[in-house]
Amino acid sequence: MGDGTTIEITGLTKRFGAVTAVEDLTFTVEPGRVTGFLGPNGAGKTTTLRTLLGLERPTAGTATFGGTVYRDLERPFETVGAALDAAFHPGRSARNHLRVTATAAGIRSSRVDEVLEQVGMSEFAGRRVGGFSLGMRQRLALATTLLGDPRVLVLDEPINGLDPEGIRWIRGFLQSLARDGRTVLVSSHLLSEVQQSVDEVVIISRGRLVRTGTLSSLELDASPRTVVDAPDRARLAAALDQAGLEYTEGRGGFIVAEPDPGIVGHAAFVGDVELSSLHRLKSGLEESFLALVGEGEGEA
Ligand SMILES: Nc1ncnc2c1ncn2[C@@H]1O[C@H](COP(=O)(O)OP(=O)(O)OP(=O)(O)O)[C@@H](O)[C@H]1O
Repeated sequence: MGDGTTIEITGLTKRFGAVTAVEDLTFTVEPGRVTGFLGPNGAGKTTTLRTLLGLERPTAGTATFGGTVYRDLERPFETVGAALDAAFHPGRSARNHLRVTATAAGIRSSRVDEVLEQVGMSEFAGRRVGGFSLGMRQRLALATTLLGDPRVLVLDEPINGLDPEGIRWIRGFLQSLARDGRTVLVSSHLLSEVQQSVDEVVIISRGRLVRTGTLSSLELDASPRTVVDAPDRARLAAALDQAGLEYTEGRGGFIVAEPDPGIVGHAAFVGDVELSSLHRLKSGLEESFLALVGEGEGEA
């Protein structure tokens, strides 16, 4: 592939009336790897992706492909393939759906059979979409995004509802797209769902950035730790600093690199800080994720 295209989100804020869906979000998504865009329901993932794709206007900040906003891209279909909420006409065959989309986008029709082959759907090409399983629809949505042979793929919850075989397949497929030098951004509300598929993570919660980094850096975090919170977080931070404890701030409190809550509680006692919670964080990637986004926030 040619040179890669980076997704650049800079100071992005989006408000809908009184609701702030996304607030001062800054991150980049690099080519050559699969990046998971993670956060609980209502965290602002879809709003971010819709803004990136020019479907919403930012209140502040920018969302671009290598510095160019979607509507200014010279060849949008060759630059980015996106599957947000893919809707298919139930009476159309898979091949017909792709033909109609290709024609509307000015893409040569020979791509239709190529992408059907790519997603392993050739034998179902003539079948009506109305009879497709969720997994087949997901594959067709993916095929649609690939029509323009884009350098960037933006996929909203592509793994949701897939069976284990489908998950195995998409995992390998996303990795092969990234190995070709593409930029692959995959949203999900579950870390466990994408954990085998992604190299990097961008985690948001309530519209704000919580964490970016490699999946392995998150795995390092997954050792036993203590979560502590206080009505006065500034005082608590000072007490933790005083005790020489390392921590990161999550929605549910401070995640302290100390497996013994007794030691953390003692540090708070010495600093004369009233605590609102103190518990040991079980080891594990999903626990680590939930602590970062604020456990119990899962349902919007
Ligand atoms: N058009 C809109 N008008 C008003 N509020 C909106 C609109 N779109 C999104 N929101 C609000 O913005 C917040 C973020 O929603 P968004 O759909 O971006 O989150 P999400 O992370 O994609 O969640 P989900 O996984 O449930 O889709 C929510 O509080 C939502 O209700």
